[in-house]
Amino acid sequence: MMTNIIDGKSIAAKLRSRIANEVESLKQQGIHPGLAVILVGDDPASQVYVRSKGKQTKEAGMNSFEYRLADNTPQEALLELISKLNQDNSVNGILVQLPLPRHIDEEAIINAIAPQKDVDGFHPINIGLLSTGGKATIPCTPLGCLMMLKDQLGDLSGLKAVVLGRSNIVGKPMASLLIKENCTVTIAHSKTTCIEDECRQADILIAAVGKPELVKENWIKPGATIIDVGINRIKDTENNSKLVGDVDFINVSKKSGAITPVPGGVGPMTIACLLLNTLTITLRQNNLSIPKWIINQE
Ligand SMILES: NC(=O)C1=CN([C@@H]2O[C@H](COP(=O)(O)OP(=O)(O)OC[C@H]3O[C@@H](n4cnc5c(N)ncnc54)[C@H](OP(=O)(O)O)[C@@H]3O)[C@@H](O)[C@H]2O)C=CC1
Ligand SMILES: Nc1nc(=O)c2c([nH]1)NC[C@@H]1CN(c3ccc(C(=O)N[C@@H](CCC(=O)O)C(=O)O)cc3)C=[N+]21
Ligand SMILES: [Mg+2]
Repeated sequence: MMTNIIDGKSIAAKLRSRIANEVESLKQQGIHPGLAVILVGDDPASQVYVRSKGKQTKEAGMNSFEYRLADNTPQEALLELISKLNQDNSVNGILVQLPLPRHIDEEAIINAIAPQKDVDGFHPINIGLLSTGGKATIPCTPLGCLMMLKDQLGDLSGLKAVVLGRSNIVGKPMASLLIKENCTVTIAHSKTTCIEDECRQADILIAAVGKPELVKENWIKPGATIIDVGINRIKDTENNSKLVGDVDFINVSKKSGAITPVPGGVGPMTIACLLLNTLTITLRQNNLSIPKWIINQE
């Protein structure tokens, strides 16, 4: 079987250019969307993401405000910064890069962000709204995955979806979105027994576990659509560092109908959806209507 490789990089580029057009016309109305990104500490991977977010934010015509705080920043100081940004009218979206240093309570930080400015969709208000089908801000990674699925498959109604992983930032919101799309959804995790048998039922398989190349060829239903969220840095046979997903891409792609690569799949879509969410919340904050092409914001 010839698999289709879902080109997240190019879908993300098209999405960013649509966003940039929308931002351009907003600016003509005197509205300049602004995204604040806070990075605490000096984790190298986080620095890469934050740099790339800032660059793409500016390329879309939005204001990018970056705050880089020392690793030993007290929780109180971070809460004060968030409170200042909550009140700052030039800031439409606030993102605190995760993970945070161990001395900081992630939940307390997420809860402190004004729900209307929570561009990640991690605040309990937005998670609740997503579950009840309200006007939620949808977490960027699951939203990007859904866009690629719809691009590939069109209507998802009645399809069987298996989500590997149950984190608050990927697995759980992904499952909520797929339920909304009328899929029959199974969530599997580290305590799931016979996980391969569950996966073999899936028309759609989302892997978000953080285990390099866990998903093997014999876990796959022939023709299934595979979305690989995993970002794992490993050493290859020559001891060079390389990036792999949670799916054994070379072998699984022999059997799948369509599959996202790592890199170049979910990652670029996540950042594009961050810009999309910044646009959407800016429109909402200004009581403007959301264009039809922005999915799941009815
Ligand atoms: N491309 C992108 O934009 C993004 C990529 N990521 C990547 O996605 C991956 C997942 O991220 P995240 O959700 O934050 O991770 P977490 O570590 O928060 O969650 C991992 C989930 O996978 C489950 N799990 C772990 N091992 C197994 C196993 N052997 N079999 C089945 N399930 C297992 C865990 O189960 P349990 O709950 O039982 O512990 C948990 O639910 C990571 O590689 C991360 O880097 C994350 C965000 C964005
Ligand atoms: N508050 C918060 N929001 C997030 O959305 C968030 C976060 N914290 N913490 C970390 C995770 C991870 N994440 C990624 C974004 C882009 C790529 C990405 O662009 N990846 C490139 C490769 C980049 C590389 O080479 O390392 C790709 O897959 O092609 C990956 C991962 C967002 N996250
Ligand atoms: Mg933590």
